[in-house]
Amino acid sequence: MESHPIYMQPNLLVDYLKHQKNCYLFLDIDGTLSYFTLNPKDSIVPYSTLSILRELQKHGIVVAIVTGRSLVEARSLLAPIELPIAATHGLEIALNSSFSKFEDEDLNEVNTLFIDTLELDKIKQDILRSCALYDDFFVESKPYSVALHFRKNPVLADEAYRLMKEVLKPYPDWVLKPGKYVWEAVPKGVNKGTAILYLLGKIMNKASNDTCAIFIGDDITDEAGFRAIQDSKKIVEGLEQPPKGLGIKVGRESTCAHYYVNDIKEVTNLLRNLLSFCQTRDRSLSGVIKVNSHY
Ligand SMILES: O=P(O)(O)OC[C@H]1O[C@H](O[C@H]2O[C@H](CO)[C@@H](O)[C@H](O)[C@H]2O)[C@H](O)[C@@H](O)[C@@H]1O
Repeated sequence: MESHPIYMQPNLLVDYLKHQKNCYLFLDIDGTLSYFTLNPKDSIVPYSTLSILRELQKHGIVVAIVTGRSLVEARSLLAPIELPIAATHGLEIALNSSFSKFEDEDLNEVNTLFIDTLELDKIKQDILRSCALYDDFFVESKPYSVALHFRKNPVLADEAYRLMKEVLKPYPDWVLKPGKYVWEAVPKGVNKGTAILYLLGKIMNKASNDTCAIFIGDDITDEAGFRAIQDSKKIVEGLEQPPKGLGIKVGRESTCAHYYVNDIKEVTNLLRNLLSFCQTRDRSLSGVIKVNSHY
């Protein structure tokens, strides 16, 4: 992992985007858009952040979410705005209606290839049973995965790991994903890198060059996303000029992202700055159109 990413000042991002026609912005939720809480059910994405995302969409920036949250939870955290979402680390994909080619197209996909629901139920039961004596653990049961949280008492990190490893022993098709004060059991083969490339393939305007794809995330699971987006060879096949990809890590932990910002506040600043840039650009463009229409 590279440990010398460059600090992404808001102006740096804007300077960079001045030269790109299309911008695809992929965002993680927890630790990137929303502040951490003890109980995942208490998390919110501030309304001010949602408004910025909505305005960015109006100015032609394609915004998509790539999260470990389930689709249902991600949607409720983002309501009332509708965005394309890769949820449960990419197991659940939902495009919003603006990307549908047909009126009756099913826009939700669950990659059922990866999921054995009987096994998942057993794993959930085993984890609950193993945790019964610990007050400080919190088990988050999701539709296609299960997470063991220890934020309430970080000293339990090793115990949480040991317990989850033990539970997963009889299930070779399941792996443990580390996160911030959490261990999560997910089906093998699911990661945010694959999810981003899949979403990009669906939502990208392939007829256009000068495209930039950005992914902002804070956690270990986001590293696969940074690797995918920064590897222009992997990114969407069949294009003359592959899009340029920027990975932006939130926080100072070791990362393979080429850029970083310090915290969630700086993510919001980055987004706000990007919006001001789009507003100024579109105002000056509409001025040019008005002037031209006089002739
Ligand atoms: O990919 P993300 O959008 O970052 O989601 C990753 C996990 O986020 C949630 O857990 C994290 O946030 C919780 C609420 O603030 C916090 O209590 C926990 O310590 C964090 O790890 C969510 O609960 C998980 O399901 C997601 O996988």
